[in-house]
Amino acid sequence: MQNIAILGSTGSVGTQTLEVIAANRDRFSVSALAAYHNDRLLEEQINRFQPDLAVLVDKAAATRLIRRYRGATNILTGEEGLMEAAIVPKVQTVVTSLVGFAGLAPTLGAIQAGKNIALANKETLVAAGELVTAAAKARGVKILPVDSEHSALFQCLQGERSESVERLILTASGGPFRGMGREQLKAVTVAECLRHPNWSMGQKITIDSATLANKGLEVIEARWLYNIDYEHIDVVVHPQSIIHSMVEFHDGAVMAQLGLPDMRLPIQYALTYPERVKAAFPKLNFAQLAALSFENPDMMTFPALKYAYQAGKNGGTLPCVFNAANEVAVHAFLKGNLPFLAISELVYEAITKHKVIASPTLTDLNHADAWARQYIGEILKSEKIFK
Ligand SMILES: NC(=O)C1=CN([C@@H]2O[C@H](COP(=O)(O)OP(=O)(O)OC[C@H]3O[C@@H](n4cnc5c(N)ncnc54)[C@H](OP(=O)(O)O)[C@@H]3O)[C@@H](O)[C@H]2O)C=CC1
Ligand SMILES: CC(=O)[C@@H](O)[C@H](O)COP(=O)(O)O
Ligand SMILES: [Mn+2]
Repeated sequence: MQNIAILGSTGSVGTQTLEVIAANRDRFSVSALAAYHNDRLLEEQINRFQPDLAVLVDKAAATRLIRRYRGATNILTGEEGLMEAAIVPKVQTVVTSLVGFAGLAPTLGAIQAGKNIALANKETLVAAGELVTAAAKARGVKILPVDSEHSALFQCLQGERSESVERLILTASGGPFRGMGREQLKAVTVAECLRHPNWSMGQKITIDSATLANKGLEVIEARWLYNIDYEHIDVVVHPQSIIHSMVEFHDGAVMAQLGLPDMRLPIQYALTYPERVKAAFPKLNFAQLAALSFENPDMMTFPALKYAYQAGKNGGTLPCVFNAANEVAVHAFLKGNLPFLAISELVYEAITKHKVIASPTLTDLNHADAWARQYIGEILKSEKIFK
């Protein structure tokens, strides 16, 4: 029996992880669940999966739950509570399905406590890839990719030598605004942005898909997961999201992983690896596929991808700043306080103003994250152009 902790259990990846667990009760047991403030859904999950520990980071939400709840699960709150959920002694695998830089501290805590990580929270590797992969190596734990592209790459790389790899090819859907020009993008709404063509996901990643920042974050995530330089990581737009990514080898062979756009497959593979377990979810039917098409990403119209390469290649604290500025800008856009195109402009502003620290410590990264949040926060307060 594999004991699992899920950080971010009430979100899109978190709830699908619980679906996979529910379909494989003979293999998995849930020991800890953590979320931010959704006390009603967390309570349902506690009643269904009976974890030893449940956490709501938000104190008011935790108080509401503690007042109602009469069962045996221990309920904690705050970031200390989140850290407790990351290090429960009997847990072997921690699923990091919370969103944003908030995932870094508990992921590092889990690694230091010897847990394998099923990593959905890409922001952790973007902000602190060098530190996190080094910590995992030193502690002898695995970082298993949940992100669909990285799971695809992982599957294509099984049994292959890293020296044989020519390049990684990440596929991108192109998002809801693929093919549009900057003039059209000036007036797009939050609702339009949240209509991803293929995937149903949380709000932050859905906006990132629309700006192509998601693909930029994924390029940096791939650099750390597969220890490969940026010159050998490409992006191709594939609007159907059936090929989840590809690996080209020196001899010209290209391996691809295909499947429906359904996160339950990569989640399940991360939890059962190296075994493959029968799917309790729909499978690909080739007869129903009209066509698979490909095009280059439009980095003039969607420059966030270009900025991510720039941040990644410069390295040090810069990817962390890219991520933090993007998080703040996406939050402002979702609140209706920023036009769509300004998200990438603010990211550019932050990465060009930041004074990079090479080989950063955790303290350096926390400072860089805080600097970018404050810097972009000040711009958002002061510049009428963004209101
Ligand atoms: N959705 C997807 O298909 C994919 C997602 N990912 C990545 O997975 C991560 C999660 O994405 P997704 O599931 O879409 O996000 P959601 O917004 O749907 O869910 C986020 C989850 O994290 C919790 N949470 C948010 N902030 C905090 C915090 N500070 N501390 C603790 N818990 C917190 C939320 O709790 P509450 O509900 O209480 O607010 C919720 O459970 C992201 O990094 C994303 O990029 C990667 C590939 C695919
Ligand atoms: C499901 C998943 O892994 C997402 O990251 C998804 O790939 C987003 O799609 P695009 O960023 O390609 O639009
Ligand atoms: Mn992805």
